[in-house]
Amino acid sequence: MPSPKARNNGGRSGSVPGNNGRYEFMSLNRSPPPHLLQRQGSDPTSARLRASESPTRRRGSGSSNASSSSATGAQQLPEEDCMRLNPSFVGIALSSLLAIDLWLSKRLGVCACEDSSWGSIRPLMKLIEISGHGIPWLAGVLYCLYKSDSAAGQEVMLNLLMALIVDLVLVAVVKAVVRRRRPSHNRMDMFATFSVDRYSFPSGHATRAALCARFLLAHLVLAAPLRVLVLLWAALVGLSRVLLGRHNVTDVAFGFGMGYCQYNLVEMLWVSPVGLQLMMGQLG
Ligand SMILES: CC(C)=CCC/C(C)=C/COP(=O)(O)O
Repeated sequence: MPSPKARNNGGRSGSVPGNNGRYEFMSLNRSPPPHLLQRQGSDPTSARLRASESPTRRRGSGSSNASSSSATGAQQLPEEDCMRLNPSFVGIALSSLLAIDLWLSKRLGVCACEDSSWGSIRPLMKLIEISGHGIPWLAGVLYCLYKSDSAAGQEVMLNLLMALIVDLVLVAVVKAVVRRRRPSHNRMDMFATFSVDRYSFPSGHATRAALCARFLLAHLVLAAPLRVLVLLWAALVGLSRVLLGRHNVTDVAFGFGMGYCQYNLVEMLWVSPVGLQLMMGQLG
């Protein structure tokens, strides 16, 4: 018996049961003979035939199919009956990334509860979580703004307050749009959360950590060790989100990127001392 490739002029080949039950070699690029066509069922052969009839292949070989179907009188399966066995490369890549994300996040959720493998460090991670929470930052900035007796200090604190508010609003909008559930292993015992905080993407702590770290490094004169400490704190906040099981790795990664970019927005919307006096005058 000639090899499948020789019989089919180099086209893709496969073996299908003929009407006498014997397997026949045929090209999957041509429409199968009528007795082989059947409605969608569990038969893998018919599924594979439909694979060769996939829309992209049909579009590419439409003329040959049309001529072959008219020649053999074979019925063209309607598109909705064809299984899409050729998802796009991007779809496959995104699905793979999501699977890796969920698997890695599950593996890294080592202190999601007290009896997890690293449950003993959960209190420390909760402390880091609080250090990145919106409420302590808002309260701290308002206190510094109130206690500041220099125009420069007030200018910096007012713009940091505006940055925190912009961050909260943008994160809330993205969370509300994406509505990604938090990891299944998360135990939601975070304090002072609001409606959208039940969603996972992006991590509000990560956006705030990146935004505040960039802001402090740009507007405070800090010695080198303190600058390293600020970066270490931001990294630990992001890491704690995954270790506590609050977020997937992609939630935190995107949060860091979003917070970093949010600082550019704060620089564009920077309130100068003149603008500050005008604002204070209007408030006064
Ligand atoms: C209520 C205020 C002022 C801030 C909410 C802070 C918070 C709970 C954010 C959620 O962070 P993750 O998205 O990282 O869990």
